[in-house]
Amino acid sequence: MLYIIGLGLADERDISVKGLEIVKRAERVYLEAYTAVLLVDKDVLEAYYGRSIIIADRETVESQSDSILAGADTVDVAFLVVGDPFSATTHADLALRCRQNSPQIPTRTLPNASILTAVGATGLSLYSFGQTVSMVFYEENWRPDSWYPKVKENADLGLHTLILLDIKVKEPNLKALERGKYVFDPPRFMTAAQCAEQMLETEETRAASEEGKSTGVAGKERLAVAVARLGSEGEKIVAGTLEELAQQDLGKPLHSLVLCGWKMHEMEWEFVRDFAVDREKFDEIWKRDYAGKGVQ
Ligand SMILES: C[S@@+](CC[C@H](N)C(=O)[O-])C[C@H]1O[C@@H](n2cnc3c(N)ncnc32)[C@H](O)[C@@H]1O
Repeated sequence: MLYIIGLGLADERDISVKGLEIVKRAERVYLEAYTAVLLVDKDVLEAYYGRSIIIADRETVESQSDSILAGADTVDVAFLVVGDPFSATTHADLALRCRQNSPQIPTRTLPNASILTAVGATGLSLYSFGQTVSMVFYEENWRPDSWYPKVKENADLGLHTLILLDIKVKEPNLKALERGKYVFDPPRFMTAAQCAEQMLETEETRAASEEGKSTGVAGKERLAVAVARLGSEGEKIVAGTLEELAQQDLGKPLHSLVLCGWKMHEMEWEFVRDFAVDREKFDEIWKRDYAGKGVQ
C-alpha cells in the first residue's frame, strides 16, 4: 500500500496519530521536499518519528517514481507531503501511477491542514475566495504575469485571491553549468513583500503599455493580507495596501498573500483591520472602495 500522508503546516507534531502509526511501521518513508517545507529540518522529523527518511526531490517524484513505488503492492510505503497531500500540489499523478501499475498498488490518503484552509485565520471567509494563483520569481528577462487575468476574474466577482509563492529548492546554478559544473543554488522562498512588489510592477507595466491592459486590480491602494508560517507558534498576519505590504518584513518562510475582493464583508473587515499596518488608512480605503460595493 502507498500511504500518502499529509504532515500539516508547521512542525513534526502536526502529523496525525494515524499517520505517525503508519510511518513507524512502513517499509520505507519518503518526504516530498519541493512543493512546500516544514519549519523544522529532516533530522527533527527523523528523531520524532523514530525512522530514517528518504528525501524525494522533484526529479525523483516526477521521473523516477518507480523507486518510490517499488514493492508497494505487497509492503507499506509512506510518502509524506507538507500540508495536505492533494491541496495545491500535483500528487494525483503519483496516485494515478499506482492505479496504472501492474499489479495495481493500493493507495490511501491521510489528509491534513492546508494553506488553502489555514488562510481562514486572516478573518477572510473561505466562501468568498476565487481561484488560487501562483506567483513565480521574476527574472531579468522573464516576468510572467499569467496570474493577472485570473486575479481580474476573481475581482470581477468581488472574490478574494490567495496567492501562493514560489519556492526554489535544488535549482542548478546556470553559470556553473555553463562551465560544466553541477552545483545547486541555495534554496529561495518568495516573501509576501516580494510578491506585492512584483504585483505593483506588473500593474505599472500594464498601465504604461497599450490601453486596456491595466485594470487596477493590483494597484497601490488595493487591500491585501500577508501571512507567514501559518499554523506555527510564530505565525504572522499583516494587512494593508499592496504598497504598504511591499515594505513589510514577515520573517522566515513560508509566506502567502491574499488580495481582498471588493465584496469584503463588514464582518471580515472587522476581523482583518486588527492586523492592519495603518488601521485608519485601511478603514478609509475599505469604506471608499470595498464595503460590498461590487465591481468598480
Ligand atoms: C505549492 S503550495 C503547497 C500546499 C500544501 N500542500 C498545503 O496543503 O498547504 C506551497 C505554498 O503554499 C504557501 N504556504 C504553505 N504553507 C504555508 C504556511 N504555513 N504559511 C504561509 N504560507 C504557506 C506558500 O506560499 C508556499 O510556497
